[in-house]
Amino acid sequence: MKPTESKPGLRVALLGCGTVGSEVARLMREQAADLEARIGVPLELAGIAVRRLDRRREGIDPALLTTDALSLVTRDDVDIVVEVIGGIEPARQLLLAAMKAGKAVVTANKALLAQDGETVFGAAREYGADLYYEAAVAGAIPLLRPLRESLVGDHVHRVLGIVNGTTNYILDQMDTHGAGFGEALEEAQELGYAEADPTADVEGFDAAAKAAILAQLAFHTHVTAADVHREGITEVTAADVAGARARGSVVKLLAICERVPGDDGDGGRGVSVRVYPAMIPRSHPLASVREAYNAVFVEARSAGSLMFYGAGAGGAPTASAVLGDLVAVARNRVIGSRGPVEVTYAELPVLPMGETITRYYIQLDVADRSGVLAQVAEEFARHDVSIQAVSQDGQGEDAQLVVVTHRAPDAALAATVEGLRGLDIVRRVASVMRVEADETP
Ligand SMILES: NC(=O)C1=CN([C@@H]2O[C@H](COP(=O)(O)OP(=O)(O)OC[C@H]3O[C@@H](n4cnc5c(N)ncnc54)[C@H](OP(=O)(O)O)[C@@H]3O)[C@@H](O)[C@H]2O)C=CC1
Ligand SMILES: N[C@@H](CC=O)C(=O)O
Repeated sequence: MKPTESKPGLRVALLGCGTVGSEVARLMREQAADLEARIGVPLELAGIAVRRLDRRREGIDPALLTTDALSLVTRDDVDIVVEVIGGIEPARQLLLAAMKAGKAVVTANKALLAQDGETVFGAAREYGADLYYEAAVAGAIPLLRPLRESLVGDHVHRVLGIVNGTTNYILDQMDTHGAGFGEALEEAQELGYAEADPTADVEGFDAAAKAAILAQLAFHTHVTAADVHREGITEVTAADVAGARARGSVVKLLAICERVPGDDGDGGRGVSVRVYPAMIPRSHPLASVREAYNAVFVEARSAGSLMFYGAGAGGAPTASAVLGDLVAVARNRVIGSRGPVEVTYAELPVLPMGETITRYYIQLDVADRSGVLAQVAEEFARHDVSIQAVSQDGQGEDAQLVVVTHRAPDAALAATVEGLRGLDIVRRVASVMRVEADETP
């Protein structure tokens, strides 16, 4: 009888063993037999790079741990490098060294890809390396592969959605339980949703990085995080949330990537890529995206409107996306092939926020006297902003005016708000919020 031949496996260097990395290691361990069957050869952990060797790590063989990540990624016996450290350095240096040394690479690092994708994607092209990064946007949701592969023959004109789990969790807790911002953020951190520095989440940097990656893939044009107009949720108050509720809306942090058509129709004047909190009607599907879930609409010429929904953050959901990429690069390795290569051939300018067409909800505390409405209306007219609806409420100290505008350039809307602040009949601009996904003319 012939002895059973043991197939040579593929060896994986795992960089980072925190919220995501520890789940990647667990799934590789617990699903080893299934993964082998799907790839055709076994996957084996060659080593795990971490910052602190003395940290307790359940289920991890301490002999695998090292603080010398650079030596690990360039080791001859390593085939695939999975980077879940995060941040710019040393992640960039490690990925570049890995690709140069002929390794295939999987990363969840949106910050790096959005800030310096050109260098990382350039290295993948130069060294012929596989580079997969599904987990970088929207956690478990398969979104980048559809954009990179399934929709690459179509013409995508809009990507709109909720791409940050932490902020969605906070806004949802404020809306449904009247929770305070700080307490909701602490919960999101405990649940493993937040970035190492949660400023990245609450100030919109994380969503902006994801928007840049989405815009680049959708429109095949160069977009970095610095190009994205970004506003976070730290200024969202309980009054904003209540105001939204009163008009049948909810506040969500949205990422919006749009082609802006030029006079020639399709060619495009450029792209608008932006992240900000906005009111959306409760009837809109994005309004029912709760907790740390994410949802993204992709609108394409032939495919129409597609909605992607699922867990947007957390160790296990994100590890699922990483494992999907790991299997893909491993299969490529086995058959000697390679996955898609990023190409940005279109040179569409990223338009300034002031030129973007939006709508505003504005809540004003006003003097309780006649002529107030006329003076406010005049300020809108002065900036050529048309009013869609106005309502007056309260008396005396509680006199309030709520105005919802028609669509207008953001610069004109912002100038109107500044003008309103200068009127002596306006005691306070209590709330200003953009209105999205509400096409009421
Ligand atoms: N958490 C989430 O829900 C999601 C995260 N991501 C992305 O995944 C990546 C990882 O996130 P997450 O797991 O939450 O982060 P964590 O902060 O939980 O884990 C980071 C890991 O990297 C290790 N590390 C940090 N610096 C170094 C270094 N210089 N050398 C070697 N190892 C280092 C840490 O080591 P030690 O354990 O010793 O501290 C830790 O194990 C990030 O890019 C993040 O944006 C993407 C989608 C969702
Ligand atoms: N901090 C991020 C994690 C996933 O990308 C989030 O909250 O969405």
